Amino acid sequence: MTRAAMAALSEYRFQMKVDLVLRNALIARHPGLVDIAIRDGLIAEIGSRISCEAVEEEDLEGAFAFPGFVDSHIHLDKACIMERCSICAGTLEEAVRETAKAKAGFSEDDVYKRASALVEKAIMHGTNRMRTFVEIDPRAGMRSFEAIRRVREDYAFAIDIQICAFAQEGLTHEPETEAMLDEALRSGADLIGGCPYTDTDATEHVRRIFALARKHDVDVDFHLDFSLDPAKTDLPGVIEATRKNGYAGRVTIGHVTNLSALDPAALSTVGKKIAEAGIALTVLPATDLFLMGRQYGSNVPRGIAPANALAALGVKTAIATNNVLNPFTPFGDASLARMANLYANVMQLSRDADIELVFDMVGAKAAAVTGFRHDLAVGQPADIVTLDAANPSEIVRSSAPTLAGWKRGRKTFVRPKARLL
Ligand SMILES: Nc1ccnc(=O)[nH]1
Repeated sequence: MTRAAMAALSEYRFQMKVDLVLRNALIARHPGLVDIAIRDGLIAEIGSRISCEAVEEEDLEGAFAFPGFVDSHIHLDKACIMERCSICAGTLEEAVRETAKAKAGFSEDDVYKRASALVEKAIMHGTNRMRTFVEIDPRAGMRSFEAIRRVREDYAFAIDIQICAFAQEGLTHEPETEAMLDEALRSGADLIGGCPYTDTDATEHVRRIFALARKHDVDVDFHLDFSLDPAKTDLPGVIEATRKNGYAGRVTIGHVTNLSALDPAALSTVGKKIAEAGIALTVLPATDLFLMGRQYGSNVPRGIAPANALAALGVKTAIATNNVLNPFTPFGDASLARMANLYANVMQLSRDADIELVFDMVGAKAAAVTGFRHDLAVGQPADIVTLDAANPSEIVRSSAPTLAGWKRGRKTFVRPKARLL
């Protein structure tokens, strides 16, 4: 054997064996193109021109790769019911009322079909982790919950789903709901969700939600303060309950649209209190824009809590989908690139640093809010989504389309790039 042949053979022998190598990706905080090697569902190596023996190899041709979008707040159970509801006023009260009527007619199969169709859309838009709320009360029974549990199982190959057992229509005036939530938490719900403003006794609602959370040792996610009136607030009670129950880091609040009505000094005071309490915030731009400010004939306020300003005050923040095609939001497709774009545009952002923060609020920061892992690093699960863009700011600015996704090293979808013919 020649010396050259021996050298080639020894190099071959020492080559790392992997299942898949993705070549020529752009990733955050890394100049130039990199390869990502994957073995047994985990990232084995990240580097330029990795030399390895791969069962499969794919050229990403300079696409941006990251661990995927995280939808920290979505309602799969009541999505896509436009034809069953009428929207006249476009207010929160109407949305709750119309959805309650429709919900009484939901069957498990109906919820499963609508939710799984939306989950498939979310997956193809690059979302591989989500927290879904599921309404559990005398109207929905346990049917929506049973359906969403099946969805979680059937799509586990592509997406990790947390189920939040949610008391949308209050608790204290409908005593059956409490026992039903308890049952859901015993049979697979991951956390509990409250909505103090729909309860006749908001303080007692918050107390009971925390009692159930502690009983099952689960996190809490409240729908909170859905108005433009800062004086109308359940936030101080939630902050106090978080402290008393030792729940710092385990509570999220969603919407809190009245934060959009505070002047910068007041926002700074409230924001610091939220941060100090260890409470995270999810902002839901599509719903908040649709439902807020109906009382205004002109100069209609946007009604979106300023997530960037709150993040600067130390609040853990996320931006999420909320509702899709129902009386809360008669729009939507579960695309978080599009939602990030909507938020950034409405909030009048322009600088790269601000836009990159928005990208993190549908990715790394949304993962931090919901407690999911989210790390493109050696030894971590190979959860990877690629998009047709060079960097996070371009993704948000252009609402860039996804190209492909892998979950634990398994390819879960492709969305081939459009081509002009
Ligand atoms: N109370 C709620 C506000 C917004 N969206 C919902 O689904 N629920």
